[in-house]
Amino acid sequence: MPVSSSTPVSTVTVGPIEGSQKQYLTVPGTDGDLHVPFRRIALTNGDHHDVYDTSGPYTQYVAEDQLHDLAEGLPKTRDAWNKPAAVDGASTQLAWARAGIITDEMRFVAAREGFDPEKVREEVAAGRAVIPANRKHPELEPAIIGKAFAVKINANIGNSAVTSSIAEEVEKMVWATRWGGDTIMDLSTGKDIHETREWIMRNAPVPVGTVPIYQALEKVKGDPTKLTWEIFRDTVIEQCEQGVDYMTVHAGVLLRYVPLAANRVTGIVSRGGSIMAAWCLAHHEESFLYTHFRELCEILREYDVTFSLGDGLRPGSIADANDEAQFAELRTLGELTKIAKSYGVQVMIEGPGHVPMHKIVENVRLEEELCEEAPFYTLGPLATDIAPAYDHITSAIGAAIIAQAGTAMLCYVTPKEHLGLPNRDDVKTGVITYKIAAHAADLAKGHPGAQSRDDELSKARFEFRWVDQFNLSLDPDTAREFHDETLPAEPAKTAHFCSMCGPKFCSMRISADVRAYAEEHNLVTQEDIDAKLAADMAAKSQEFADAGGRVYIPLEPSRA
Ligand SMILES: C[C@H]1O[C@@H](n2cnc3c(N)ncnc32)[C@H](O)[C@@H]1O
Ligand SMILES: Cc1ncc(COP(=O)(O)O)c(N)n1
Ligand code: MET
Ligand code: SF4
Ligand SMILES: [Zn+2]
Repeated sequence: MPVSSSTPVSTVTVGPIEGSQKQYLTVPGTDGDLHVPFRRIALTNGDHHDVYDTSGPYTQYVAEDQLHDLAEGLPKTRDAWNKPAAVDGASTQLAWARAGIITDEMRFVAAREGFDPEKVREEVAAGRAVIPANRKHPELEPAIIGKAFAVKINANIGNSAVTSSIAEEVEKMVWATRWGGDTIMDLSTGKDIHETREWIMRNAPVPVGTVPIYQALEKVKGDPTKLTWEIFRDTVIEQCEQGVDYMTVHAGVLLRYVPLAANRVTGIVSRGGSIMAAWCLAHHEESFLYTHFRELCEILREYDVTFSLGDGLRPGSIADANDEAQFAELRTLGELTKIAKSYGVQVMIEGPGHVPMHKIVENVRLEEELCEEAPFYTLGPLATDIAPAYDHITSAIGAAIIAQAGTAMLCYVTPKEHLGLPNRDDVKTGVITYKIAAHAADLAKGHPGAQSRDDELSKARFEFRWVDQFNLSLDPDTAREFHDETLPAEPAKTAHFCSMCGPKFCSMRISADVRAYAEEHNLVTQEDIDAKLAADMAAKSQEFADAGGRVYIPLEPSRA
């Protein structure tokens, strides 16, 4: 184990999510069985509801002493899976898919999402979906990223020169995946970058992404002009060897695009983009990421690391959205996509940033047109700039819109965006916020099975099964806590109201009473009501006839 003998990581959060149990579906693989995780939410009416589960074995451990040795890492399950022979020199999911081979990774994600493995193979072969799975990340439970599948979310973690430790970052990874992070990126730029990543990798059940230029910059003591292709290349190989599943490479920031950002309100906000712009200008040379791109393809192909072609010129403000700098870079990413795929390397494309709502969909249409529908992976986008401290919300608005339009993975933004390094609480807020955006998009796209959870929760809500409402939610702990803030007593868990309206004004209770009355009086259907109306009319006319059939009834003389 290449991590240090001292153990900087004491513990991480374990145990099932409230009201649910981790389970595994057994499906046949090429050689042996595959165990596909899911989470079973038990309902108080005896039913249950199963949901996708990203949390790895951590939620399976019911007690803290069941936690594996973090220094050893998670079981290396995927080492036992079948690995097909290389096709045209490439041992990648893309190469195998194109050759008609359904890998164990494809079977696994198909079972995980309720799709046919052949459909998975087709999407991967077309480059419309990727399965980031470095052969050196055997702890991985593979996931598929593509617009035909459930929208995925990424949580960024990692230290900075200002704050955080290895222990905190490992816990952030576990915490992010507990709440539904489909992938994590280790964006560390502070101390012990290699060792931090090693601890994260060995304990990560989800695909891990990085931006290798950050560590390369650290190696040259933070001076971008001192970067070289060789330093970058060696850093990429070092990270491939550690098992990183996808890498952001800002190879579309070309020398001639740098001036395009000169008059922007916020210049270049991408770290990788600004680093490469600084290098290109200082050397007055084309970016080494661009000129050496084919060598990079050969390295990534060797490990089946997926490219995440970076948006180094993404807009960092509403004013800069959809400008020439941004779209010039996107055209270059389209060109690089074709090259990477010709090497059999899987590709996704990173997207903005800060974009007002009316300019969002154009981003997806252009990306699809220019990049052969490679999965789009966007940072938000933030739909307005005016709410620092609430940028998980400004960005989730954009994220929901861009996901509905076809974005495959949403990179979360936390409440700390533009203000500081997110802590564990911010990570959870970011993840839950992005699960909302992703799920809202799945619903709008008619993703099979997406709506059943809404329906189950709504039924529980209408039937005042409070515990089921909590447990079916994205964050059962907070839902319960909020309810119990005003009505903590046990009987309130079946009460037909909450403290919002109180017992007399609870509309759902009144509505249920209306329904019960209707049933009791046979007034459920329109026909029942028409029949009742007709009967009432008949009774009235009978009454009229009985009274002598007179239209004018003389008033009593005394009251005249
Ligand atoms: C590209 C995005 O990456 C995020 N970002 C950059 N570094 C970190 C980190 N160490 N932890 C969490 N998020 C980070 C910022 O939110 C930025 O917007
Ligand atoms: C969707 C997305 N885009 C970009 C980055 C990298 O950050 P940067 O470009 O600032 O180096 C990221 N982590 N996620
Ligand atoms: N907030 C910036 C953006 O919108 C990123 C800051 S950290 C590089 O992309
Ligand atoms: S988030 Fe902070 S450190 Fe990063 S670009 Fe913005 S101001 Fe600079
Ligand atoms: Zn920003």
